[in-house]
Amino acid sequence: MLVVTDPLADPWPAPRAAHPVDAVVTLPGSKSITNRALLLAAIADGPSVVRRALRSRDTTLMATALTALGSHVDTSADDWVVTPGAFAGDAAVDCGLAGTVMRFVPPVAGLSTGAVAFDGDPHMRQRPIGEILGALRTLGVDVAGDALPFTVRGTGSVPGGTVVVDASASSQFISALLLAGARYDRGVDVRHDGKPVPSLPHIQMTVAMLREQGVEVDDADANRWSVAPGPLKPVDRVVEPDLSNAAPFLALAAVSGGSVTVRDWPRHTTQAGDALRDILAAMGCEVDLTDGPDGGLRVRGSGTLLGIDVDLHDVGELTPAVAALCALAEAPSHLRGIGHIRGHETDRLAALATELGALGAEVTEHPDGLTIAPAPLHGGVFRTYADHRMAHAAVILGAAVDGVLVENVATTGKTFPDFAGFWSGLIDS
Ligand SMILES: O=C(O)C1=C[C@@H](OP(=O)(O)O)[C@@H](O)[C@H](O)C1
Ligand SMILES: C=C(OP(=O)(O)O)C(=O)O
Repeated sequence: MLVVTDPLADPWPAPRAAHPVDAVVTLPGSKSITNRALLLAAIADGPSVVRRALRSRDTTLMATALTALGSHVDTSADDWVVTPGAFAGDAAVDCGLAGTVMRFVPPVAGLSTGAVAFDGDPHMRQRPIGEILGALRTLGVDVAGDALPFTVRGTGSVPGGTVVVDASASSQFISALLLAGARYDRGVDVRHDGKPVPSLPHIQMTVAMLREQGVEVDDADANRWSVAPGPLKPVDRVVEPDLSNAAPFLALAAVSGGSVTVRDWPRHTTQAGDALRDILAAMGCEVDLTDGPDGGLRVRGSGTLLGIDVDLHDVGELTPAVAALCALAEAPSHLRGIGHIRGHETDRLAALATELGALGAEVTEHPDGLTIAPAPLHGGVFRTYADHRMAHAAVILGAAVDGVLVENVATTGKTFPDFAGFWSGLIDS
């Protein structure tokens, strides 16, 4: 069946997969890797190149922020070239709804000689940031404000040293301080004190990327990371495909009973999205890493989806897509350990409970998770709350259920250019 959808329509009629989808896809680069690479490039010892950079709202905001600070970032080709420049003069940084911009840029803004004013989208003012601003003060940076909008007034150098933060709300608090640490006079020694830190693979990504640039990082003890002051080699790296953004595409194989391969799936990675392999296998899909020109991660749906009981604390950003699959499963599911995702682009637990529920799903919201039981689903408008991953949940449901309308599907532009066009092309092919 040919499905005609207008990617600019709002609400957008999500295309229904009337037949098993059989496709091999090449996905855009990782947001987390692109924004770390750009940030490191801006404070590196010489010009850098970030190959196959993700071109999306979050990464453009990062490039613009670093340019405002004083770097030169050439984004005209697929490979982005970053030439470090002196961080001097007053600047304004728009964080949009990008956690990586709001958390990673202030610690390097402390190295500027100007006043750097931060603000963002209306919801960004609600997302947690106070711990980082407090930590920066401890490390010797003058910061006005405790949440967006705030201003960092640098003096050209940061003393650095030891700091204790409660990073239970976001792993980005730790990553942010580590990424800048080699440029602080005494480096940085960060200790976490609080409930367990979520999204640990993202901190491992930070540590691995720092080490690749020759930075000395000690992460031998739990809840403690220290970065020595010293040189930072220019970056030259190819950005891996975004494995978290692979979730809706792999889910499409699962819900349509087809086969989807995501090309260039890395054999070794620190990306949280790699956990999709285990999650989809637990839900009854066949999951293989394949070789050859069309090789990658191949997921084949069996026609039925099993319920799961899974702790997503390390990989919270996968929750919306996984929850959508659970709503289509034949037995109840329990998604645990994800209280922190209430501080993501929206309160994702509340948003999922409301929007899945509006389509007929039986969802119970817990302080730190969701229980989703089988129930007949129907069409309707699925609100996205400016959250790209809520839109991913919506299109997964729309592939399996008639009449799902996605409000503001364009919000997917946060991490994926022309997501709706790409998605329809896949289902129509
Ligand atoms: O460092 C990063 O690139 C990210 C860390 C995680 O944040 P939290 O630790 O706030 O969950 C993740 O959810 C986010 O999408 C990206
Ligand atoms: C939590 C997310 O994003 P951010 O980098 O804005 O925190 C996400 O992409 O799921």
